[in-house]
Amino acid sequence: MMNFHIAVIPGDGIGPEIMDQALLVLKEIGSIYHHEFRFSEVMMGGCAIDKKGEALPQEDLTICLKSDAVLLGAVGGEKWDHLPGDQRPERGLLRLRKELGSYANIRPAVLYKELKDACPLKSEIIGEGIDLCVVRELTGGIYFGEKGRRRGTMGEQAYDIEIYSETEIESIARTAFEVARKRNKKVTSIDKANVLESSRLWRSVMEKVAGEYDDVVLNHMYIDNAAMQLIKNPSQFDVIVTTNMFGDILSDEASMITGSIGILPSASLGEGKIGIYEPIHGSAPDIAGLDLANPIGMILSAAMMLRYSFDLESEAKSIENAVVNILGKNIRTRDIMGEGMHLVGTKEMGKLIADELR
Ligand SMILES: NC(=O)C1=CN([C@@H]2O[C@H](COP(=O)(O)OP(=O)(O)OC[C@H]3O[C@@H](n4cnc5c(N)ncnc54)[C@H](O)[C@@H]3O)[C@@H](O)[C@H]2O)C=CC1
Ligand SMILES: CC(C)CC(=O)C(=O)O
Ligand SMILES: [Mg+2]
Repeated sequence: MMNFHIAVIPGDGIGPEIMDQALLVLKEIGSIYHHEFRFSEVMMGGCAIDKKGEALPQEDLTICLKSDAVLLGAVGGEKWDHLPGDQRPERGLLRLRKELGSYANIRPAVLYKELKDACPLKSEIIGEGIDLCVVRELTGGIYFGEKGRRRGTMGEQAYDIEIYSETEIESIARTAFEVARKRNKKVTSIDKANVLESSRLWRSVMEKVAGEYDDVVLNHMYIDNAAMQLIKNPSQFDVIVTTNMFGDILSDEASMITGSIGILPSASLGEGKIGIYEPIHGSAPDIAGLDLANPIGMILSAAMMLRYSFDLESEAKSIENAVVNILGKNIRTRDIMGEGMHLVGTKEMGKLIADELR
């Protein structure tokens, strides 16, 4: 029997609802495959601010640092939007990523044939289907650069600095090329090198690292064009590698062409073995507590955890198959609902996927 210690961060909004479903699925996997998953609940986000006065209390961070992997719902909400930037729930999340050194955020975006009707693109654009992977730099760039406010001659000024160093770009480039090697061997690096100095460094480092990967093709694209190409011809992409902010934005766009933001998972990996696994969406306050959230992104994130942190490929695959089977049975949450489909809530979707594992 194998034993794994998982730090569980439900967070805010729909976070706890979708996390319950991922835990249900993991418990089922544990019982089928005889693994022991030990869960330690960690407080992070708005709930931690309310209860303990800060977004990521030290004791909670320590649990994550001592775990084998971190499973995360989502944080944030209007209640905490008035707080200064460095005290907001989202700052807890950024700190967690930094402390764990999780610089590579891997966000696969696959349009399942079962969800073709949920994709807003015309079928001639979808073609053979959409299967791409966004590799987003996660612990650098504008989200982590110097920021501040000052008085200027035109009133108050605010600034956020986009800053990347060669070694940071090298690391994310290697991740992208390694991911591409296991896929269709094509990397599109997305930047704004026609304007930004940081992008020009990004581009030149991408070129340099590409020299180590003769079997992978590298091309470059500007972010504005990429946002358009993703809608015009998504199947041209295999692996997209880009900065923290561009990757944040493009992956939400990519999610919609696969049906819904509610179904995309992610893995955030670094040099260490502790990965963070979370859906790409946020805390969705507009639907929190209503049993409307799609738990699939969270459940598939748990599958990625089994694959990347625990080397449990069959177990990961069996979760992914269960999700596809349930979609194949026309079962849908509201975000992916279509004509003739059977509508279920968050809990029912989780339970059906867990039952499907047997
Ligand atoms: N990783 C994290 O913890 C993230 C946190 N946030 C935070 O979440 C809060 C809300 O941000 P938004 O911009 O509204 O983004 P969001 O991703 O939470 O929601 C955007 C839209 O997608 C829908 N949606 C999201 N997840 C869904 C799911 N699983 N099933 C069905 N529909 C879903 C929402 O209902 C909403 O209409 C903010 O406080 C933001 O800072 C945002 C993104 C990531
Ligand atoms: C706090 C944000 C950077 C979270 C987010 O939007 C994301 O990671 O996708
Ligand atoms: Mg985002």
